[in-house]
Amino acid sequence: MTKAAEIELASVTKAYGNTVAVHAISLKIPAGTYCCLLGPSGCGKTSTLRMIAGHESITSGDILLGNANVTDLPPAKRGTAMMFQSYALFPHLDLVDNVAFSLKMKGVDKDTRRAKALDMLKLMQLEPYANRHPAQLSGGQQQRVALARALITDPEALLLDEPLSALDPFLKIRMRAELKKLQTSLGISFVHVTHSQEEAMALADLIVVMNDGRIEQAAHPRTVFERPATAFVARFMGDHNVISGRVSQTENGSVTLSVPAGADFRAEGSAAETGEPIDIAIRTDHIRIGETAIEGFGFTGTVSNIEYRGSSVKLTATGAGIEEFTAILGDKVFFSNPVKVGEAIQLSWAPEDVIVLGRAGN
Ligand SMILES: Nc1ncnc2c1ncn2[C@@H]1O[C@H](COP(=O)(O)OP(=O)(O)OP(=O)(O)O)[C@@H](O)[C@H]1O
Repeated sequence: MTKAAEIELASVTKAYGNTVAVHAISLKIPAGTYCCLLGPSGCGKTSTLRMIAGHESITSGDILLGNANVTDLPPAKRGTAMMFQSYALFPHLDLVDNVAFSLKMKGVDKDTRRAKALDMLKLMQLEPYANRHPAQLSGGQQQRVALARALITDPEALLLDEPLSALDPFLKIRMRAELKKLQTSLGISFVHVTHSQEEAMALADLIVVMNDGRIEQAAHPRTVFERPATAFVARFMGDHNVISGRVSQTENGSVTLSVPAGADFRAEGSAAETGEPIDIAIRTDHIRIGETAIEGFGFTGTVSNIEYRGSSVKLTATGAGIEEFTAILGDKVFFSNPVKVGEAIQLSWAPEDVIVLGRAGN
């Protein structure tokens, strides 16, 4: 029976010389969670994962697994296992010996470790290939060997660094489903580094969006998508229009946001004060066209681009001081009254669809 444990990062910092890759991040990953560390290249995801694994020293702060402080323990003593992006399989060993390798290092006798390796290969549906070498397998099969090899130590958490990046798009989606199934059946936490928001949304119970060595938001995928905390998160997750301006007026919990050399928009539920910078987001699929807007909840724009996407149409417009504003319209809605590039149109949204974004670090 595999055990599961909570992972806690307490004010963890990583500096490489003068480069601070991770700035005092704190995070709790409950036992049995599928957690995705998500963000653009260089944001500190891999450094964070490698510190949890023990492959990278921690400059300051603590990492706890269950009740144990593992900050200074070597990788093999932490109760975690890591699956590398390149799989790091041994080309000269067959699958059984590849999978049994870490048990050999621990001094487990040959019969026991081979029996356990065969069990793991069975779990990964690789038993028929047990005597093959890695080069005789497909990409998806190699990935399953790497998983079997990581899981043979019965870890409390599995750490995966871009595990799907070497696979073609078709296999990527299939293996994604297999990873989720495996995590659910094992009941341990998976911490999975990815730069794909689609992958994170499909897999995670907890998405940790990182930017420039800091956590911008850590929440369930639906919360991250429906209530992005910051302009960075809204832009990175995509499918949101972000409007930046300054508060020109406040009134009973509602603010007016003025876009430089542009229009005034309104938002409810902001504590921002007059003169402060403010960002709001509106989902691209919540935009209506051709309807008169409630004052402050729309603008007149010029259509700058139209893309047909099958079930929907992506319309881009500019105007009111906004460089690019996107509306995703159902194909039926668009084609019942199609518009053309260069036409002036009304874009509008409902007051409840305005999300007030916070500033990073707040
Ligand atoms: N060994 C190292 N020495 C010096 N700087 C490093 C080292 N490893 C990473 N960095 C720097 O630390 C920052 C974070 O890197 P990290 O690999 O953690 O980011 P990442 O989000 O995983 O990026 P990617 O998606 O490109 O792998 C980057 O600015 C990177 O250049």
